[in-house]
Amino acid sequence: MDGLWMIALLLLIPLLLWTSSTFVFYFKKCFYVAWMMLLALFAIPLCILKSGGRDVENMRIIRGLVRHVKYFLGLRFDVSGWEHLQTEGPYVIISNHQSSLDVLGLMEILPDRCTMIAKKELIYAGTVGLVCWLGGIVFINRKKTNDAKNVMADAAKTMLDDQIRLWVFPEGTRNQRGGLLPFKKGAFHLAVQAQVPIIPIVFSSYSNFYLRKEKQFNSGTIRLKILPKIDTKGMTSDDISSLSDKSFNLMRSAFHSISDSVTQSNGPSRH
Ligand SMILES: CCCCCCCCCCCCCC(=O)SCCNC(=O)CCNC(=O)[C@H](O)C(C)(C)COP(=O)(O)OP(=O)(O)OC[C@H]1O[C@@H](n2cnc3c(N)ncnc32)[C@H](O)[C@@H]1OP(=O)(O)O
Ligand SMILES: CCCCCCCC/C=C\CCCCCCCC(=O)OC[C@@H](O)COP(=O)(O)O
Repeated sequence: MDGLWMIALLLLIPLLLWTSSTFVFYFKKCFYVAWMMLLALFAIPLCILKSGGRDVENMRIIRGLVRHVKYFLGLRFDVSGWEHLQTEGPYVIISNHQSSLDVLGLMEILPDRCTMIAKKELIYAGTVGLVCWLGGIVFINRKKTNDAKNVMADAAKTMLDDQIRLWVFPEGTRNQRGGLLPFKKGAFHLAVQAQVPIIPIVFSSYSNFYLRKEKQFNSGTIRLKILPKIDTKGMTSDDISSLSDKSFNLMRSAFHSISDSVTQSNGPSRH
């Protein structure tokens, strides 16, 4: 009889753990980091074999390797506005930034020859940091505004010389408090300096499946809305504020409209 109780208990513990949403939260988070680290370990030799070092073309390999990760985490992406990405030549993509999970949506729609602007601390993230470097990510020091501006001015030249597209998170940091944080100006200076269009992309709110404070990480659908490009031809540094305000307003209203529809289709949102 004792043995039977023991077996029942041994079966019950994993079941209890599995059904505990806190356990699922930590499990999915740890899995995500560990799996991305492992994928990056695979990506490193592939990138080096393909291009011999740091090259935006490596993003094709990274994109291909990351695309299945959503299935493990129970996430779906519902993308609209694909036609707006059919723009020739270089452009700047701007999007809102809620979590490191954004990388999954980014890789879902990443155009060819597109890399990112990221904080310099990311380069120290082990194998992931090395892969970011190999993928041509431009690292900026957010604490030294002048250095960051110089790096971004160089990036504007490289974009044109090497026909590269850049993805910038204009909020400058992650934000899960709903809505969008006020935009920093770097992305807009970049687009105006290079005289290339801006393509805004909005991720719907994660708050209906991912709640950091409440330790919940359920399955869910993320809507990605690609908005029409905004031309910057003929603009100068005097136009930066209005360009930033216009982009912010367009993205904020898109965020609210796609987040409301996600909330309705996935059940009530818990804020
Ligand atoms: C297998 C494994 C796969 C792994 C894959 C991994 C994928 C990884 C994905 C990675 C995802 C990683 C995601 C991440 O890491 S997100 C974090 C990093 N990204 C950013 O921070 C980008 C956005 N930041 C900015 O744009 C900021 O503006 C910077 C940092 C540049 C300055 O910050 P600051 O706090 O100072 O902000 P401010 O905007 O109020 O500017 C102040 C003044 O400077 C003027 N100014 C600004 N910029 C320029 C310029 N360029 N030329 C000339 N002037 C410029 C501006 O007009 C203003 O002047 P005024 O107008 O008031 O007179
Ligand atoms: C040996 C070092 C171990 C370091 C562990 C870090 C592991 C990260 C590993 C896997 C996650 C995969 C995706 C990584 C991309 C993360 C991009 C990101 O979201 O960076 C945060 C930055 O946008 C804003 O940062 P802050 O909100 O200002 O802070």
